[in-house]
Amino acid sequence: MRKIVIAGNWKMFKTQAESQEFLSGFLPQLEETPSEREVVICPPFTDLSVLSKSLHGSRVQLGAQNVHWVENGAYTGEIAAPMLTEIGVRYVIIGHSERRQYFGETDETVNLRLKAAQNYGLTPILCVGETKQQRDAGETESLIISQLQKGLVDVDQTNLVIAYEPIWAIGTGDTCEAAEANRVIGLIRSQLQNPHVSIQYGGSVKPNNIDEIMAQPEIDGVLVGGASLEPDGFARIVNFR
Ligand SMILES: O=C(CO)COP(=O)(O)O
Repeated sequence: MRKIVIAGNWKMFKTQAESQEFLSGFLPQLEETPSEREVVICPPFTDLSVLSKSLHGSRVQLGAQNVHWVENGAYTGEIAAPMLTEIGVRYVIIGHSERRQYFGETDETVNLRLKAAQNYGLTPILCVGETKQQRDAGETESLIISQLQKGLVDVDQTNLVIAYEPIWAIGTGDTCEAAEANRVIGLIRSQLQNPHVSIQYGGSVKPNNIDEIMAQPEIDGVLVGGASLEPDGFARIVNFR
């Protein structure tokens, strides 16, 4: 059975006070959400501890936005897996296109981070996706296959979520057509050994397109940026029909 995983990636938004304000609007609206849907919030590191306390006893899981591959050491600005698991973090986004584009993340470091996350019992959300230029050049399939082949070396596919995030659809309002996202996600699935891996779509997911996206047979959830910052909008996404 493939699990439905709806995750909000808050990126570099929300102070602790703002994160608490979000929860007071969001949590009451979760009562309508079918219990089999996994709901995850991935805030900035500074919000994790306070959210961990506020979410105690709720069905919402916590995710981080990055993790380093060693347990501790002289790596200024990085975060280690045991620091995350100690405060109740369960998921971690790895290889987001913003990490790849601005912070030198490569398929090789993605692979190291994936294995480290799994070693500590975290569930990684591996992000893959093509730029507009790569899509226009007909390179979408080969790029994604390459990202998967390099990223997934020796990675356990029984504790893994993948997110297909076409870069041209992130933060642009230019959502990938649902049928096309479904096609690419089918291609991703064909590359995996484990058919039960949940595969999300990400890129301008909004309350007004979530139902169509989640109606696609290959799509098992969404990774939401901007629309996860607003309690009513994210509640509508989580409560898709
Ligand atoms: O990058 C994303 C989620 O990781 C998508 O961001 P938007 O939903 O803002 O397009």
